[in-house]
Amino acid sequence: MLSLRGVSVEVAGRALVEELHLDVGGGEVVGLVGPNGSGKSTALRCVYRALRPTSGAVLLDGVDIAGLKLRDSARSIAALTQENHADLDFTVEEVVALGRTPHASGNRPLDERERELCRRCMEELDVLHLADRGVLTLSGGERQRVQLARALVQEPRVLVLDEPTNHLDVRHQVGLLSFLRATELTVLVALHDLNLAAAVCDRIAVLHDGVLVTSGTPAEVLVPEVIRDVFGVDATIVTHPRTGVPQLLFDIAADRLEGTSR
Ligand SMILES: Nc1ncnc2c1ncn2[C@@H]1O[C@H](COP(=O)(O)OP(=O)(O)OP(=O)(O)O)[C@@H](O)[C@H]1O
Repeated sequence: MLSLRGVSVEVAGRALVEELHLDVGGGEVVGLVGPNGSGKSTALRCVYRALRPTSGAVLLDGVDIAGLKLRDSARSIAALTQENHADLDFTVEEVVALGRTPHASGNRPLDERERELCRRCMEELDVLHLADRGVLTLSGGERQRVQLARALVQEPRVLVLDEPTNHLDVRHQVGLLSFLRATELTVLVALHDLNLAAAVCDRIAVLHDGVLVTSGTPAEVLVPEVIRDVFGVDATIVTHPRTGVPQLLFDIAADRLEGTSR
């Protein structure tokens, strides 16, 4: 179980995240949604320890991760972030193998099981055919998938994903979401696309100006009032005819569309 307990982040006197309480049960997929600048990435950064909360704590199975060595928490918590800069021209295979770093001692080469694990993760993320390519030559979506393969190679219990679909084409979006639905990992994922969030998340937490506005199942949270109050847009909620999850249709300039039909 991953728990954020009253996590606050303050920078230069401004609260970016305020008193955030959020639990992600073992094997659960919890989505963090909210407008630009609402504090999603800041909250996630506290979980993967790129940032120390100003107050509050992040607990993993009841243990405050601030008390763990970075290497030890990295064995349990892997992240796909917005700040995975591949500055060096490693090959895809080398980048994925870096996911084993928290488990490695010294410069020991990967053993047979680890090499097979890397191969499986590359296959799962559809990047095996790119194994020998330099990461700097990849497209945004390919690079995103390589970074996720690297995170999986870490064999974490918790996966933190910041906008994992933002470079992906629709096939790879669906592939990623299917993976998240099937995985037994504990997942905390920030998503902009509310329909993807509804399709993949057991629960959704809505942030606005750094404050948790509401949380619950997609059907509880994705209601017109919340969408209007938080995102400032009107939406019609329909139920997916096969899966039963709520899906949002946005009323884009409905008055103008009505005008054209006359
Ligand atoms: N180091 C920093 N110093 C000052 N302000 C910061 C810093 N990091 C983030 N912010 C501000 O904190 C707010 C929240 O940022 P954050 O990246 O967490 O939002 P977000 O919800 O992930 O946004 P987006 O949807 O645009 O990715 C933003 O207004 C941002 O400009």
